[in-house]
Amino acid sequence: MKTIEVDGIKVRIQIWDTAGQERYQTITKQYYRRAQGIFLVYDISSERSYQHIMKWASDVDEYAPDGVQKILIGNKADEEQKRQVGRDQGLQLAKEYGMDFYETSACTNLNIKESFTRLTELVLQAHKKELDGLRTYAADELNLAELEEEERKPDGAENSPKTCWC
Ligand SMILES: Nc1nc2c(ncn2[C@@H]2O[C@H](COP(=O)(O)OP(=O)(O)OP(=O)(O)O)[C@@H](O)[C@H]2O)c(=O)[nH]1
Repeated sequence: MKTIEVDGIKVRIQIWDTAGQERYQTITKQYYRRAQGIFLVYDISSERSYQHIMKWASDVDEYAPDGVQKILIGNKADEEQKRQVGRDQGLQLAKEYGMDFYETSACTNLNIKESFTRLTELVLQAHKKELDGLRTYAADELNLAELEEEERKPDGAENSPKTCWC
């Protein structure tokens, strides 16, 4: 669990780091079902991990809910001397999938906060209609409650602080 602030709103996010190894994939897929946002992560020093993104993406399409938000990440950006995947390749793949793209480093913290904030923003935007609906509903409920309170007060009671309602 982590709390981050997006547009002045404190959002509590639950983060699952799923295992990459093939033998855990049955369990991994179960995490997709309740995900609202997913990072598809490859390692910029491993062409193989980049090639594997297509497999991850098709699993996400198959098992994650419709409307799940996704961001492509090229991690280990601090390992420039070992780079096998160009930044342009990351951008190109992200464009194909219609995703945002960041190169990050868990070692230097490059773009870690930015990518988490962006994914949270995307999830919030995707749920904006529901949130707005809830806000309107809550406001209506509140108005109704206030109205009922007003109706229960005897005439002029609201102007008289000494009046007892019991
Ligand atoms: N240089 C560098 N090393 C990193 C970075 N992120 C992770 N590592 C190292 O990469 C190795 C694997 O990291 P994990 O966090 O276990 O990777 P994972 O993708 O969760 O691995 P799976 O268990 O297969 O899911 C560890 O030795 C980390 O220290 C990074 O940004 N830069």
